[in-house]
Amino acid sequence: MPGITTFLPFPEDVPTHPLLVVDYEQIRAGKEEEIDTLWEAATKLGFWYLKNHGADELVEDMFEMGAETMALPMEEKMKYEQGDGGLSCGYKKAGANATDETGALDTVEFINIAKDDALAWPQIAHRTYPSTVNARMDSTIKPFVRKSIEINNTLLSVLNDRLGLPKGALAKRHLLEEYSAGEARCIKSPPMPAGSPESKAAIGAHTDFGSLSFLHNRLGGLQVMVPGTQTWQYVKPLPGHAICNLGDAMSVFSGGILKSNLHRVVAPPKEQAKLLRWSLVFFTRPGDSVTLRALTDESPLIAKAVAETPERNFETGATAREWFTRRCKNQRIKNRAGPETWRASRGMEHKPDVA
Ligand SMILES: O=C(O)CCC(=O)C(=O)O
Ligand SMILES: [Fe+2]
Repeated sequence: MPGITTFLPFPEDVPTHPLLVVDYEQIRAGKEEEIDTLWEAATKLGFWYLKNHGADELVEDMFEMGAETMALPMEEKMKYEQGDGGLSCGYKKAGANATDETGALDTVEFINIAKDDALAWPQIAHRTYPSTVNARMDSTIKPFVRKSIEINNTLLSVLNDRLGLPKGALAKRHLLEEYSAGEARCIKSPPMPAGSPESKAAIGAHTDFGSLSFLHNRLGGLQVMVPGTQTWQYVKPLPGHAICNLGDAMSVFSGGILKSNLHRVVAPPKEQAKLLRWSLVFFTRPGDSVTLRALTDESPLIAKAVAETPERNFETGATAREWFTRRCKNQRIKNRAGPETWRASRGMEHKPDVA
């Protein structure tokens, strides 16, 4: 498949931000040392590589589904556009979102498939999808969604225990049966035109809106803002390694102990910028009715963290669905009134207004 099989290695002379490597098999086996590594990654950067996750074949199938979908005529894709009301499932055309306060446009198109639609198939939970998605619901999407949920839930349950939460405290906020904004996303980024500034964002700086993201990259382009600085650095894709990152919900639940780090997508470095870039994510997000607040009454560790950072507000007053809808809606360019719309789309970033 063009773009996915075409490959140029990540250039050696471009600086990258190192991520810790977590071995999923070791986590599943309850190895304390591995759990220490996960904890360090989750509390310092909020990003880590995950190896031995066993999802590689499903990921390849999902990339094929994405390519088949993006190859449909634009008119067909637009029948399934996500719209401006704050729903994210469906198709998003390039340029539908702002990437910063000035209203610069994003350059990526993607297809989002709600976990609830994948699991309910052939019933419809939220919406319908293009024929290329329907054709792969049973063979590709459902198995990928199930596997991603299993992996993310395993990681969340380990974090649950390290946070000193009672067993199941995070699990009950991520019930399989409760509708949520959880979704699978396949993203296509066109090559950036020669001469574009290096910092031109394909996807603007953001923190993820939910709990835990399971991301698959082939080319560079993803950058993290190094905590405590205002420097962007590339994350280098490693074969066989997923990239995991925590979202706002986990930062809030944990009273800031866990990090939801700012990241963005720009052109892949050097020669890679000439290639089509594909990426794939599964987003675990809390159940729609879950209130986003620090779980201080369930963990002394979280209570202490909140007491020690009075300048931060972990009482969002929002449910997970409200938080998500606000963020989605205010990044849609059609809803833009001015810089305040961008600001209204912000989450738990360490530098909320960063462009
Ligand atoms: O494409 C990537 O590498 C990252 C995508 C991303 O951050 C997102 O969709 O939230
Ligand atoms: Fe993201």
